[in-house]
Order: sequence, then C-alpha cells, then structure tokens
Amino acid sequence: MLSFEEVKVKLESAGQSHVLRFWPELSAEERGALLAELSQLEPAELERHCRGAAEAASRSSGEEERLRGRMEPLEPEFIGGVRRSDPGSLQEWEEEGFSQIAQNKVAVLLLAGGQGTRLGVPYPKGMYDVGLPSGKTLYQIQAERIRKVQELANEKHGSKCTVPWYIMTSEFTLEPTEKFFKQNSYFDLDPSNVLMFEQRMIPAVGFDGKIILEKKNKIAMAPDGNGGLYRALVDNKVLEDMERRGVQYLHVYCVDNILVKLADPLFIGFCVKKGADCGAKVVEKAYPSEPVGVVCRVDGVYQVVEYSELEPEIAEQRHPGGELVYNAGNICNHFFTRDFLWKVALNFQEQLKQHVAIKKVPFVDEEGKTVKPTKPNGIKMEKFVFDVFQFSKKFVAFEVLREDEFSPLKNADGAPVDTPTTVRRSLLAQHYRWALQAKAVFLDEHDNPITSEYRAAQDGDPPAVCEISPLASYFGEGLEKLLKHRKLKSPFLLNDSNVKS
Ligand SMILES: CC(=O)N[C@H]1[C@@H](OP(=O)(O)OP(=O)(O)OC[C@H]2O[C@@H](n3ccc(=O)[nH]c3=O)[C@H](O)[C@@H]2O)O[C@H](CO)[C@@H](O)[C@@H]1O
Repeated sequence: MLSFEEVKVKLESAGQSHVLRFWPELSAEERGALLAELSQLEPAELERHCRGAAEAASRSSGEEERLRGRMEPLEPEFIGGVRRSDPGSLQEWEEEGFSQIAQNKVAVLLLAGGQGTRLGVPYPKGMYDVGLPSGKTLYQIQAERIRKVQELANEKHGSKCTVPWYIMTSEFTLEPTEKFFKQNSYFDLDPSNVLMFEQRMIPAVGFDGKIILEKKNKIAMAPDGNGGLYRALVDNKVLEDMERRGVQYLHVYCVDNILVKLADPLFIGFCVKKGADCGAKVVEKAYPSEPVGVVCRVDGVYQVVEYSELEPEIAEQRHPGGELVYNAGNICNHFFTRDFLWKVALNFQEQLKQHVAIKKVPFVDEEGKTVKPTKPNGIKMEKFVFDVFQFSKKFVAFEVLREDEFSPLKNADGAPVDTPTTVRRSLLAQHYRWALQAKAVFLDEHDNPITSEYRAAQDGDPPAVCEISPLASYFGEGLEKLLKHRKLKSPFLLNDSNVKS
C-alpha cells in the first residue's frame, strides 16, 4: 500500500486531489481503507479514464446517429440454426460437440460480476430462487446441467470427462458467490473444477471528469463491464489454467437465462466444424424495442449493436414480409477458441470500446453525508464482452428457438417481461412439452387426462406443473423410459431420486 504522500502526488498528477478533501476528519481505520483503494489506481490510466469518461459522455447522445447508414443485417445464409439447418448437419454438429466435451476440450465461463440493479436484490443473481417446485436457484440449475452434459458425453464416448466452470465475479459478487457454493457443497461438482476469479473495478466519474466520492473515505467504483473479462483472464491467469487442462473451446454465457444450455454440444460442434474462432447464439427478436443487442455488420465487420445504442427507427425496420430487418437478437452465449482469447488478451484488450452509461451514483455532500441523487449525475464506463467479434478471423452465428433457450431474469415481478414469473413459466412450459413428447399423461384435479393443446411459454402457464431436474434430462432426451404412459398429477417433480427408483 502507498503512503499518504505518494497517493497525494499520484492524485494531483491525475487532477483528482479532491478525493482527499475529508482526510483531516478521517479515523486511522478510514484512512487505511481509502489509501488501500487509491493505491490500486495507476495515475496515467486514471487521468485517461476520467478525461475519456467526461468526453465520451458529452458525445454519447450522438452514438446512435453515428451508426446510421453503416449497419447491415446478417446474411440469412450465414446463420446456422435449429430451424435453418438440415437434421443431418444438426446431428453431426451435436456429435462433434460431445466428442470435444468427452476429450476435456470444452469449458464454460459464467459472467457473474454484474450488480443486477434492475432485479433489485442485494445478492448475486445466480443465487435467486425463481419459485420452482424444487426451490432451485439459477446457480444450482447451471451446475446440474454441467453434471448432466458430462455424463452424456461419458456415456457416448466411454470417457470420464470434466467441463471446468470458470466464474467471473466482481467485488460485489465474489464473496457471496463463494460462500453460497461452499454452503451448497458446490452442487456436487468437484470444487477444483469450479474456478472463481474477479474482474476489475473502475471509478465512476462526474460530468466534470472528477471521480465521485461515495463516502468520505470511499470512491464510487463499478465493475468494468462484462468486457472486463479479457483483462481479468490475464490478471487471473485463466488462459494458463485452460492450457494446463487442455481446454480449447470456451462457452461464455450470462447468469440470468434460466434456459441456458451449458457447453451446448450442438453450438460447440457447429462452431468447431465451421472452423470458427468466435461465435454467437441468437434468437429472433420478439419486438423492436426488446432490450437485446443485435448481431449484425457495421462497416462490413461482424459485431453486436447493443440495444441502448440502436436507433428506434432502425430497430423498427421491417422486410416486406413483416419480419424485422435487425432480427438476430444476442442472447449473450458466445463461443471462443482459447487461441482467439490469447490473441485478444495479448493484442487487443486495451482497444476495446468504452461504452458510456449515465447513472445515478450516490455521492457525498459538503457535510460528508452520502446523498442518493434523484437524477443521473455520473458516468460509468463499461466494456462489452462481444466487442471482440471484430478481431475474429472466422465469426459464426447460430440461431436457436426462444422458447427452448432464452428466458432471462432481468426485472422484479410486476414488470411485464423477464421477471421471476416469466422465467419460471418458460422453464415449466418447456418441461411440460418434454413430458408430453415422452408420452406422459397429465391428470386434472378429477383425475381425467388433460387434453388441451399447449405449445409455448407465450400461451401462459402450462395446464399442469411439471419440473424435470437437469440431472434427469439435459434437453428433453431420455425421458420416454421414465415417463411414457405414466399418469402424472400436478405438481410433478422429476428429480434425481425419481430417476433412480
Ligand atoms: C453487454 C452485453 O453482454 N449485453 C447483453 C446482455 O445485456 P444486459 O443489459 O441484460 O446485460 P447484463 O447487465 O445483465 O449483463 C450480462 C451479464 O454480464 C455480467 N456482467 C455485467 C457487468 C459486469 O461488469 N460484469 C459482468 O460479469 C452480468 O452478471 C450478466 O451475467 O444480455 C442480453 C441478453 O440477455 C443481450 O442481448 C445483450 O446484448
């Protein structure tokens, strides 16, 4: 840790000495905490960051306009997908994916450093229990899907494989996430294959380019966005770990999609067979203003234009047949080769675009009291995980069905979409469909078979509650032997122990 004098010089050179203005009033302990925080900041970088933030914020209103005339949608023939590709190819890709998994060449990486402000819970989103009959949290569901995909690969290839689980956390989420995993015995995964690491935090800045003080002895810090991944991979030697384990392919995903197919053999196999170094899963956008990024080309280069930066007029453009022109919705499921990640980490991560978010950042007033602002007063700069697509030599996109693979938890109940209620419904609807495909028969309260047609989550709640543990089925497979012609009363829970009995 640096001394007060050293920190003072550093801050002066970065034009940020105001953060020491309460120094004379601080206790020894408070001084220690402030010095520790400030010691980590590098003056030149700090100066660049603060100046860059203020400049970018003054320009940010023009971001959408700058994209005008430069965007093009993905060419339809460029996209593979569950509906677009022929069954033979789909099967070949899935087999390829399982083969890579069985050879220990595939890992998953969870982006879990976000603060989940829209959901509004004081703990990491992955710990959220969405109210399923089993009471499982998002983390547990994900852990069980990893266990199941390993088991399926082993059955197919006679292997004993591991899919390591890398989890990127932040100062906000590391401690509670670690504690939660320990309390839950890592959901029966081997702890040595669950690797948590922390992304960096950066200061929030006022419109005048000055760091915001949140308390007398604390500056306002925020994670550097999910694109902070690339720096965190270097900081924490994650690529070296992948190398030691022989992992060549990484499936990166975000925490809140209850339907996420971890290490999806089909997606992995598709990307590997296409020789891609970088890939993205997409779904058809539901409506023009849906808060998902669109995968497209800008100046001929593949990239994601984030929903916050897409002009409504462009988002609303439609083809004569009615479908949206910018239709490839990003579901934050990405494929990267380890070689590509090395290339980004060594050559490009400093070049990643800084995106500007104007936020209400609590600040300390002249009396030293923390004030919650009523209107936005600060700038948070974020990097985005998908901004590396431009460095890819071979980028591919794979379209999946929304009702099977995308239902994110973003908002608290009461909001119209992406709430605990809607994600629970999506999962239960999927499991109900799987059970029907396996020829199970659901009974109503009078023990009569339910015959009503039910297709997708959009139809509302399914006529019976059915939850299938990921340990019983990864994606609907293997259920006939367990459920065929069985008469099931709602709520029905197929868990691991049912499977064994
Ligand atoms: C930048 C990005 O990827 N945006 C995508 C994200 O938007 P969205 O705005 O929903 O992104 P979130 O803020 O939820 O973050 C996505 C993921 O990144 C993690 N995270 C976030 C910030 C951070 O500093 N560290 C970190 O690890 C979050 O924990 C989460 O798992 O998901 C949508 C689908 O649901 C996509 O359509 C968006 O294109």
